[in-house]
Amino acid sequence: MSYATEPTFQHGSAPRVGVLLVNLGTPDAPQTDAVRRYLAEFLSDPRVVEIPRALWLPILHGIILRVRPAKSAAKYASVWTPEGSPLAVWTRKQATLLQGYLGERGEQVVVSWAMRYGRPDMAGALDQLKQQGCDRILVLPMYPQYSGTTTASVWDGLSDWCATQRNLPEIRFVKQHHDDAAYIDALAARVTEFWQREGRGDHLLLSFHGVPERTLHLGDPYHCQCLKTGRLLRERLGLNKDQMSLSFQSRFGKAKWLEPYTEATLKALAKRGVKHLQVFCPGFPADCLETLEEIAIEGRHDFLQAGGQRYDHIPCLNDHPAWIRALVDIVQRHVAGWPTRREQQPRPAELEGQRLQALAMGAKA
Ligand SMILES: C=CC1=C(C)c2cc3[nH]c(cc4nc(cc5[nH]c(cc1n2)c(C)c5CCC(=O)O)C(CCC(=O)O)=C4C)c(C)c3C=C
Ligand SMILES: [Fe+2]
Ligand SMILES: [Fe+2]
Repeated sequence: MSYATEPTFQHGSAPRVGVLLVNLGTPDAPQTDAVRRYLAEFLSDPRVVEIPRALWLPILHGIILRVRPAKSAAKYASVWTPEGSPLAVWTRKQATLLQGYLGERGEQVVVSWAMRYGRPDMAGALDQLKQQGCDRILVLPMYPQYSGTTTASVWDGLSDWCATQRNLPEIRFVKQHHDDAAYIDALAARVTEFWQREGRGDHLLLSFHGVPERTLHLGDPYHCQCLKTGRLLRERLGLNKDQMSLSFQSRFGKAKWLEPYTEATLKALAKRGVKHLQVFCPGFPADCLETLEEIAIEGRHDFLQAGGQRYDHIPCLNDHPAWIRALVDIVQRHVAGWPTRREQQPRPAELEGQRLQALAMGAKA
């Protein structure tokens, strides 16, 4: 094992603080080969599919990676933008805005972004932060609700990179922010602004990404955190329990996942007489395949087919100012005590030496 060669140690250089936003990952292009490469990396992660490798890898390579990439590529093609995959476009924009908002608050940090699977990869982004002089790094997974399948995998990516480093930075990691007041405020702002513009539907459905149900019984707090986010948002919007429901989408494989499933819920709501349904995805801070295709396209089809009359997909938080402010709050809380304020920047050692000497001589430094 050899460790990375470090930049020559600079005496007196002011250390900086880096913030790394990490999202799930997305293919480089809406094409079968690119989607196959992405899915191969994603679905080989034992955090994501907890089946013994000897059983799972033949299924993954022999069946799933032969069939799924072409189908998924067609779905990606339906939501792809001129700048790329929506998930990457929004995550990059969030990082740029966060850098700007933090700067306005006098916080001197370097904000970057990466993907757990695919590109830009975590190791490259962490290397770049180090090259920019960051010896303190805050890693912020873009998952408000903690899950072993997602958040813990970001930790694994971080720890893989650490294992290659000689001179480790100081590291902090945001585990979750499902009940953060500013996050709930941002969700409520997104929904109320939508209502002001488009009118209010008969019912609001909150759809979260699902996970296998057994993870709940094995102690994963994800389900409870989704329910808590849902309750806090409902209370913040002043809705009663009959006016809002919560469901889980994107089931993968044959095992039982968290219920109720979104698809079944959409159909049941239409059958129950809901005419105008609005669907919102609080667990996805950025619009992506799962919200723009599965919810906005497939979900609409399912609801209207089952007898519903009007269906709205409320966009995710994306670049909403209240969300970027929430990110600022989360970052400020987690970098507390690190030198991020302009006036707090440690002086280079030589300058500090001269200042102390001048003080000792009775002069004003
Ligand atoms: C919001 C949190 C997410 C959890 C929890 C999660 C768990 C999870 N996902 C899969 C399988 C797939 N997910 C896919 C896409 C996808 N998943 C999330 C987020 C969570 N996943 C996002 C943001 C996206 C969109 C990516 C994009 O490029 O826009 C896909 C790929 C698409 C497809 O082929 O359908 C798969 C597969 C599992 C198995 C899992 C938990 C065990
Ligand atoms: Fe997923
Ligand atoms: Fe999906």
